[in-house]
Amino acid sequence: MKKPALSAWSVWLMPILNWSDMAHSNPPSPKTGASPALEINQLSLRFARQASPILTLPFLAVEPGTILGVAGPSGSGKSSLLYLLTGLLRPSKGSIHWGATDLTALSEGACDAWRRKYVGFIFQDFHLIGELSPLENVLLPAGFHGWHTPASLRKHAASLLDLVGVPANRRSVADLSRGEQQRVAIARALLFDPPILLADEPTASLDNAAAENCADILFANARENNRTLIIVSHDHTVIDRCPRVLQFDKGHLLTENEAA
Ligand SMILES: Nc1ncnc2c1ncn2[C@@H]1O[C@H](COP(=O)(O)OP(=O)(O)OP(=O)(O)O)[C@@H](O)[C@H]1O
Repeated sequence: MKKPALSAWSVWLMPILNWSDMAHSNPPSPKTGASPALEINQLSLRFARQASPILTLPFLAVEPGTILGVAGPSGSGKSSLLYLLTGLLRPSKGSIHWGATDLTALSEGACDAWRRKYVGFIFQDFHLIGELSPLENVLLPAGFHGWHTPASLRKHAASLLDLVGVPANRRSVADLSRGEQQRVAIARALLFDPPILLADEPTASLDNAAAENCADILFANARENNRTLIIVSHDHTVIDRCPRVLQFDKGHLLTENEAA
């Protein structure tokens, strides 16, 4: 596998894809822990030079293994909520507990380590590396060990690409359609079977059939393995399948619906 030069993308991707352990000699182990419960209290996010918070959430409790939909108009704070839940953004006020861990109390390094253990993230903009192949992109969470990944992990990555319907052997993801790129991002988030999977508009670039297939994969993975899935979506075919849905507007929780 060719090794790309460190460039602008790597600075951003390294903490997100958990490359902070790249100095270690062994590949990171699969994220085999149980899904922790989530509890949020008095959460508020306000960016510098803004008069009021862009997101407030007084309280939220989510049991392990929950499939939670997050809906709302553009700009209502959905992506910001996902970033807060992973420690990629720090709140201005409030606490975010995953199990016994208060994410807001962790140092950057401890937060990276926590994320490495628990989280898979499907980004709205995918954050793939254009010059690498689909397989190489799926293997990115293995960090620079990706250049020397065990055959079993490469096989697993190829099977995930097969599951989402993208050929593993295409030369670079830059040559893929947006829908294919989105599916590579989905496969990458599943590589280490994360106890917590956060998905930001995971079907936005997919046609109906591909969207249904990918939603099936995400929902089945959560149900069969008792994984927590928090899924932001404008797609009603996705949101309508979520047993519990938070509806945001202008940074506030407007309604919460739970299937009987
Ligand atoms: N770094 C930032 N600095 C200042 N404002 C920001 C920043 N990031 C997001 N915002 C603002 O916060 C608000 C919520 O943004 P966010 O991306 O969370 O919304 P969203 O509901 O996910 O929108 P979309 O559905 O369009 O993705 C928006 O008004 C956005 O402009």
